[in-house]
Amino acid sequence: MSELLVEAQGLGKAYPKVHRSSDRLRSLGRLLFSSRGAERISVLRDVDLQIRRGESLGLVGENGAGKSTLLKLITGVLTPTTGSVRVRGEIGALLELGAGFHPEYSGRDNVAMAAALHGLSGTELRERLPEIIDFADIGQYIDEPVKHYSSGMVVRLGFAVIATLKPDLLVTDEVLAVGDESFQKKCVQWIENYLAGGGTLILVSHSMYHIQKLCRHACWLRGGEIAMQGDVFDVTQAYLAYHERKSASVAERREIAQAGVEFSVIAVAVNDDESERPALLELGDALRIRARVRSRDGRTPGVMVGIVRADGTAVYGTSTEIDAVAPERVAEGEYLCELQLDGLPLLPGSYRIRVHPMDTEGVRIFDTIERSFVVRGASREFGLVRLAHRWNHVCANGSGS
Ligand SMILES: Nc1ncnc2c1ncn2[C@@H]1O[C@H](COP(=O)(O)OP(=O)(O)OP(=O)(O)O)[C@@H](O)[C@H]1O
Repeated sequence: MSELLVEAQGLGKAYPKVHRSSDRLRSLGRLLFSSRGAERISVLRDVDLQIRRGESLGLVGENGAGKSTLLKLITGVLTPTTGSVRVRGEIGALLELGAGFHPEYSGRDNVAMAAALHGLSGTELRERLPEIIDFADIGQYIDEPVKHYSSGMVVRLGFAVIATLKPDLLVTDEVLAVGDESFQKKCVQWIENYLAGGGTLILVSHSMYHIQKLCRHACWLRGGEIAMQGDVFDVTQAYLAYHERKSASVAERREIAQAGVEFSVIAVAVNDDESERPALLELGDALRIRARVRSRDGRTPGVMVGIVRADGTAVYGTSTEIDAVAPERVAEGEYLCELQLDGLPLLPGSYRIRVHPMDTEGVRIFDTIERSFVVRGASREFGLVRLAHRWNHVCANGSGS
């Protein structure tokens, strides 16, 4: 097994609780005069993490979940309040924008200082400077003070320095989001080569695309704690499914409450599972959505089923009325039907299923039940669905998947 580069155990960080200036005085007072110490707010708790040489870990989580704090503890910018973290090897860190650059000095001087800090000799720097300047690609700004740079330029310079130093461990916090499209591509390509050459990465990003593209493992931080850790697709898809559930519109729930109860959904099963856990499918699997519906006065209900992507894009919808069928009566006032979709062509991602009972005429909707499912897989195709396709007049080039 390869060498352990990062090992965090029971890692935690807490800050004194300070809301207003009066609190600040009170905290100071407590610090000075009380043995209890200041009241603290814990922003990271019980983090156990191991990263081996050659691994790539994506850190995901909502704003304020503690991702940057964890990176700062790993890189030694912050000291832990509890637990410990050990790091072996040279770290290249791109944390806060411009951290480590002196605003009054030119890009060129900053590069020289950064290189010296990382132990590069004057000769090595002279050799690598053209490469760094070329990677940053900021034109004559290289000789301007960094304080005149746009945020994109600062990131370009920071990444260029790191790229040339090729550290054992690369730690980056949302840097890809700052640069423009072509620089993002260049960075992604560089990171891919760096990983292929045995590099180790910790990447914080809100872009699941970048996380899935660059990382094999992921860790989801929620409220300062690890909510899930493991294979990148499992973690990112669970994270997206969590967001879907969170954003299920309040208006929709109100609509359900206000609707009459002539027809209501008793239960929905997705691939025979009635629980609310997201169903896990592989691209091309079958999807079966079974609904049991109660009819107050015994009339036959209709059932509508819709599928939407995590971002709300409609994928497909149909109803018993559209397909000229009716649910089967299974008991007094109880009906059952199942919609089966064979060989689901949806690309990997998170989706929601909406099931609505309707009146027999297919005019009024009475209830809404949501379930989610995740299509897993590492396909690099993009869009919503896999369209049957083939390439003509081509030959294999041996790369890609
Ligand atoms: N110096 C500090 N003093 C007090 N609280 C802090 C301090 N630094 C960070 N925090 C708090 O710690 C929590 C975690 O912040 P952190 O920056 O690690 O989150 P994050 O997951 O990186 O968020 P984002 O996605 O918005 O960058 C937040 O609630 C933040 O307000």
